[in-house]
Amino acid sequence: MPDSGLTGPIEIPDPTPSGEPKDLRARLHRLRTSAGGTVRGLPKVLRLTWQASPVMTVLIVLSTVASGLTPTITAYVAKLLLDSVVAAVQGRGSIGRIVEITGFQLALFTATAITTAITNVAQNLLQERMTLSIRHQVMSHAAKLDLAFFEGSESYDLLRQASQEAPARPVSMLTSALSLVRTGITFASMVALLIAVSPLLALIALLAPIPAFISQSKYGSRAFMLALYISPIRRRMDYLSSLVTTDTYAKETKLFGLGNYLTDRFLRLGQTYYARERKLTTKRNLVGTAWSFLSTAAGSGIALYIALEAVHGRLTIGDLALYTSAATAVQTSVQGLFTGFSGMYENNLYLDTLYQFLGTRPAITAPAQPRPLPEKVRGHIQFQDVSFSYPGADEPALDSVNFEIRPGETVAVVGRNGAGKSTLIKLLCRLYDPTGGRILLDGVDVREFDPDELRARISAMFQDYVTYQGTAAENIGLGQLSDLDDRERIAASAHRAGAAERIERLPKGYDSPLGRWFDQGVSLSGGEWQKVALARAFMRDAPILILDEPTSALDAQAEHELFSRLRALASGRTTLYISHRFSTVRQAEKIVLLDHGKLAEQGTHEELMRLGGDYADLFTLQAAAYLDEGE
Ligand SMILES: Nc1ncnc2c1ncn2[C@@H]1O[C@H](COP(=O)(O)OP(=O)(O)OP(=O)(O)O)[C@@H](O)[C@H]1O
Repeated sequence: MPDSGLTGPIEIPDPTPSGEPKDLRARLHRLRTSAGGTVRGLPKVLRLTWQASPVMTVLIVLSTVASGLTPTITAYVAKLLLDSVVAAVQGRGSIGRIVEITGFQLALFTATAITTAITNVAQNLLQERMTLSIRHQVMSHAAKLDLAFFEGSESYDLLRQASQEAPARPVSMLTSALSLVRTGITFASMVALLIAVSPLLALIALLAPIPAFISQSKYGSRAFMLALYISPIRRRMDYLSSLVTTDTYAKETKLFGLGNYLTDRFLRLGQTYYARERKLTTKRNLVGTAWSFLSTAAGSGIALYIALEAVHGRLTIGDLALYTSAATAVQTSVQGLFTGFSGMYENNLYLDTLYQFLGTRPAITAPAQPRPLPEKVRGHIQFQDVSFSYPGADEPALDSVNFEIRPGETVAVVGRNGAGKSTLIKLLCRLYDPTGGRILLDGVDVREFDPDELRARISAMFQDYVTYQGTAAENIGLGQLSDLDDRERIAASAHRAGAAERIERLPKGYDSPLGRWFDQGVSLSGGEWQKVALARAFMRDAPILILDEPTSALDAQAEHELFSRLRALASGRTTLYISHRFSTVRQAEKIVLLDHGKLAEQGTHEELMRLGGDYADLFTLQAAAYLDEGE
């Protein structure tokens, strides 16, 4: 069954892990584990928020602790006020005392309002800083990761979760944790008051929240699991949407009449996703409310008991007011406690994916003591028994490949589609490491060098080169960041690649924006873009030049001109290029033919023609096609 999302069934696997024991012990165990994990997650969150803004973090913590005490103090002051009013009515108290207490009450209300305002400001600002800080961390970590990470779909999901879901989570987690602390303070102080009335009532108040708490944590983890399962669905939805809304796809979408089909699929995927989400959200809230009814009932019981005690004269009117607000506060704080905790639990699960992403170590790193590259690299390259299999692939992409490129030599790599040519280049640039054998540069295994330093000695143009949404000068200058402003060098590179003439004809020359994402840019043809990408590769004065099908989009004349210039460009550099055009391949000093990952033939054009093998066959096939047309 195809799994691309373009065809086939639309379904989301059930997020409940099957076979999970459901008895109370197992549930308590899960609760303990998740509580433990959540609590352990807190220091990490504090570190993240601290990194984002120490001032805001301190402000939030302080204002939270302060606001935790205010309900209890407010309730107590209200009791004092009532008692002093009753005393004054009965002629036992003074007006001065009442004024004193109301004055204190005013101060308390003002302080509460200020604390709330500070909390809100700090929370909003911290959220902004946090989003920026996490996106920055995700970006800079992604910049360090290997190509292999980006080429796997699971890691793609991880990256998506980390960059889109995670930024809001730490502040949310901190807020949940702090509201937990705040409600904890309110709860404890109120429970202390209740214990003074009746320890039994205090116990009821303590036990009541547990069922609601368990149900919340269960649904919290389900929501997270659902989000995990939904991530690939959302990715497919994004892809379908981009097929219809992006300029590069629009042509085919229209020509093949795919618009309605893709839109319909998008909608069906979205509906499946929505139905699941709705089921979970409704169930979570209904069940949650049912359980929290226990807590509500306990609160009302307490209220009734205290009212009856006041009727019997065992409590003052002030006590009644105090205990009524205590009962309400306990009830709300009970709710607050479990929503706070389940919120933390859920956020922590999301944050785990962020930590998992940030904890992914690149496999290709510099050795502890990297060997410095010599000032002048000769460019002597040896592939010794090099084998390579892509992760999860059944067949090796390269199988015991042995060949040598002498310093300054120009080598062409040929072979049928999928023979392993591009893979060879990826290994040479150390975008992947061989699974067997080794690659030597000037006699040293390339793994002994710092990969960044090694790559700085290589100019390369890949088959799927990038078309940057920037000016012509930027598109070329990015090949050597340090010379981004060096117009002379940029123009010289453009000349070498044959791109200069077109760029000079653009309305603003080298300052013309290419591509149409931002400014009013110019659209280049496929071949013109390829020349710009080539110019970018030529920006670097590197001893090794690698070109993967550099002329695939060029017209015959442009190709001929490029190769005449390439001879001059390649002089003094080791050059390796891949091409399917035998007219250009034959000019190389050495030709290497790959077949199903194995090195099948190597030699000069003449040698390989004399050999009469695969190369000679392919060459003759292409030449014959040209000749046929000529006849
Ligand atoms: N990122 C990847 N993950 C898994 N397999 C890959 C990946 N890239 C390439 N392959 C597989 O490795 C083999 C060699 O691919 P490679 O791109 O090196 O071929 P090529 O000779 O450059 O082909 P072409 O002439 O079509 O550009 C192919 O069978 C391909 O399916």
